Amino acid sequence: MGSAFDPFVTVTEEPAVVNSPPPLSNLTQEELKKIAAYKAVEFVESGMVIGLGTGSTAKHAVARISELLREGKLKDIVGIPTSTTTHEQAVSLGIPLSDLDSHPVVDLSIDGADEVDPALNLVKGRGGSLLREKMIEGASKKFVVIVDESKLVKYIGGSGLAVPVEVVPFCCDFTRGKLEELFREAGCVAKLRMKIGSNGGDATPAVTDNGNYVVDLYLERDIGDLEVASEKILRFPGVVEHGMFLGMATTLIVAGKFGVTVKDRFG
Ligand SMILES: O=C(CO)[C@H](O)[C@H](O)COP(=O)(O)O
Repeated sequence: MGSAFDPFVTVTEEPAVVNSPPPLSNLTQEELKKIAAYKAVEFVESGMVIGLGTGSTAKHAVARISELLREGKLKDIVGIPTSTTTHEQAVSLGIPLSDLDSHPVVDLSIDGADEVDPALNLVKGRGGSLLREKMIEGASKKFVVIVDESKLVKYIGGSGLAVPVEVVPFCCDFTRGKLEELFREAGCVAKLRMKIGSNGGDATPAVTDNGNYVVDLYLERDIGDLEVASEKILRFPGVVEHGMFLGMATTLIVAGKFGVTVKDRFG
């Protein structure tokens, strides 16, 4: 970790008087992600079915689980990967894997997020894995979200990054236009997510693990009631799922310059 400080110091608020640098202020964003991920893996117990998240934060949790399995500190873990990327990582690390068909109840999922609001609502899917993530994390008894402090927002869409929506490829521009229209009052600009062509080739639509496309909703203002917004998005037949994860996270772990904060939705 490259730091003399205990990364697992848990704080709930900033100290009133700060005469010395905050304990984790010298760490990079990558190191903070790793700290949050390692803290989440403390919730993993032998015999559990674990939802394995996707992204640069979740990959540290997957690596940590495999480390503890190799050391014999965890036993009989079954992982359910939320993307082909995580599937490949877990296979390469020797984590036993399954799926929701065989294990419909997941004990615990650990995953990152693009945004977290004060009520623990999330935006996910900048990595394009939102559908499988929502299926697996929605089937989990406990869903631990791991982020560095840059992901905390006052309202969903507040980071200036997009709220992703997975759509079927058929007439995707029609669906894109409908989604933009839906949130016009919030200054929405909806863009089909493109992937840069290899070897200087033309950009093509980014394709999800499920063979779908992604429309990114860029919002200028708060869209208000998120449950209402969710229902409206899902009403379009061309929409498969959106990246707002409402009321799903049970625990939030944030690593920031002042330490690690663990917030329980029900605690
Ligand atoms: O939802 C996701 C992928 O679909 C990721 O969890 C989210 O994008 C956060 O990723 P990172 O930890 O790399 O910032």
